[in-house]
Amino acid sequence: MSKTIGIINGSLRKNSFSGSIADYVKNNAPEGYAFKIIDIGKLPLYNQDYDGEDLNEYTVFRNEVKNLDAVLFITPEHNRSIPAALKNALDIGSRPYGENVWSGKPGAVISQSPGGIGGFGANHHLRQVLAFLNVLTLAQPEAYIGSFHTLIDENGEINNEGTKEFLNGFLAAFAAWIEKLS
Ligand SMILES: Cc1cc2nc3c(=O)[nH]c(=O)nc-3n(C[C@H](O)[C@H](O)[C@H](O)COP(=O)(O)O)c2cc1C
Repeated sequence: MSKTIGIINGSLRKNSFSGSIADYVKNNAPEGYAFKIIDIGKLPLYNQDYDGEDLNEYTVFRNEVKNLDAVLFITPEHNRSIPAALKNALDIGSRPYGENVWSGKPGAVISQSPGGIGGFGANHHLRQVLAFLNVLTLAQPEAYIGSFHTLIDENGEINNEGTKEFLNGFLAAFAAWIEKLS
């Protein structure tokens, strides 16, 4: 049976660069894996007051994450950190206290930017949060994809062969990491 890896896109932007990577990943899944986009765009802002209540949007999201075999985060950098929507989703999944749905999941991080350092700041802020949430994050290869706007065609599809090769290798390493932890 194939394993399901959730993709969490840190960007809410239509036609986002992170979404271009997500599309490539979905269409080039290693054998035995299926990728599924987990939407974080409509989640209400996390509020601890709702921990004791069954707020539908939170419950649906938490259950979606619970059912995943692994999680791949693809994100832009916002002011040298992760976008607020992504932090919101991480916080929602982490609570109520003692019911962290991220815990023990194999994970991996890809950051991208039109800038030269490929969202390094976001990538490492995210890794810090994931360590606390007990996500077992792939260490190597790291994925900081810089100058992203030069790697896609007019439809937003990745058309740079080196980037495709890198992503294929990254996905193979992630699949091997998931198998190791299974
Ligand atoms: C609020 C905001 C802050 C940003 N801060 C950074 C930054 O610190 N470093 C960076 O490289 N790019 C920064 N950018 C540019 C985005 O990271 C860049 O446009 C990204 O590739 C867009 O990805 P997306 O299409 O998936 O949203 C920022 C963009 C926004 C909207």
